[in-house]
Amino acid sequence: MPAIVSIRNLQKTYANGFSALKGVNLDIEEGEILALLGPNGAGKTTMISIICGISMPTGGTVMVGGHDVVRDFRQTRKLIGLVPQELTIDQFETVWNTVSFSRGLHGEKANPKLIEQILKDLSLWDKRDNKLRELSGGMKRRVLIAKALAHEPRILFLDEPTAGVDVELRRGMWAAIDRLREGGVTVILTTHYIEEAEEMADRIGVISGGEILLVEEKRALMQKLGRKQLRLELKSPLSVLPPSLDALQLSLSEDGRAIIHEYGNGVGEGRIGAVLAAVEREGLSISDVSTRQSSLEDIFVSLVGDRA
Ligand SMILES: Nc1ncnc2c1ncn2[C@@H]1O[C@H](COP(=O)(O)OP(=O)(O)OP(=O)(O)O)[C@@H](O)[C@H]1O
Repeated sequence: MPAIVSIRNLQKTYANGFSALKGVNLDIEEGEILALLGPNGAGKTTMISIICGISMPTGGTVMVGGHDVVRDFRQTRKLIGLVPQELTIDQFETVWNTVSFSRGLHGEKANPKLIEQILKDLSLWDKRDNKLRELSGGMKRRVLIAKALAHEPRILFLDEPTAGVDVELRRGMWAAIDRLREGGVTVILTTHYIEEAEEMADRIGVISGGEILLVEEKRALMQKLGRKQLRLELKSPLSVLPPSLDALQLSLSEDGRAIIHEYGNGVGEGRIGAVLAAVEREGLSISDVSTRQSSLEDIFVSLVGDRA
């Protein structure tokens, strides 16, 4: 499938000489949800601003729907909806007007049926006649999404869509974003909530220090980098591992109350039976057994941490 957004050797050096993007290459496929993860200052907002034509690159190219974002700004902007991090809305306007005007600003003819559908999808229909200042923070965020969708973009950028939003509402927003994807919209979201990326994204991109460290299918990433851990809780703590267990490359937890077997990624796999047998032979009593798979968070911390 051809990429709907194609980024080549993208660079951004700010006027003060700071290099925020150092040659980014990235293809975003039509219809996918891509989550961009990165620590503060990684360059996520800078990249999105350039794709959306708000900021100029100092090197490289970005093509959106086959058009260059600098040369063909009008065509590319029409294809894009942007939900910014900051709340930039007129507090005294009603929900209905805010969203309808946004469609007009993009030069599209009025379409009340469409606006109705968008407000219903985002659970804002009941609030259509309310002024924005009468809404909660989470509702205002959904108004920003509705605004960004009013001109029927094919690509939606969400910069930290759920920052500061409570857990229940966050789940509601995820459901709304999922419905958009079902409708064929390509979604790119930046987030600090790893759980959000884990829950929603088809692919994950990790960006740090102005560079893309990796872009992978979420499942492949978790399989490739994920490690598993078998933990055997001991009835009586040990101060050191018996030599026979040491030979199996097991480790002892810091408090001496658990024996740990790490496996996965082709290392230490298929040894669980041998581990249990060895523990039995040593006459150690086990009070509990648990397994754990490393999360996206572990993977992210190890990737970004390695660079720090
Ligand atoms: N106008 C500017 N002039 C100089 N440096 C800037 C400017 N805007 C951003 N930067 C710097 O560029 C880097 C990337 O910023 P950016 O806002 O793209 O990061 P981010 O990944 O979106 O971070 P966050 O997660 O905190 O929103 C930061 O070090 C920031 O200080």
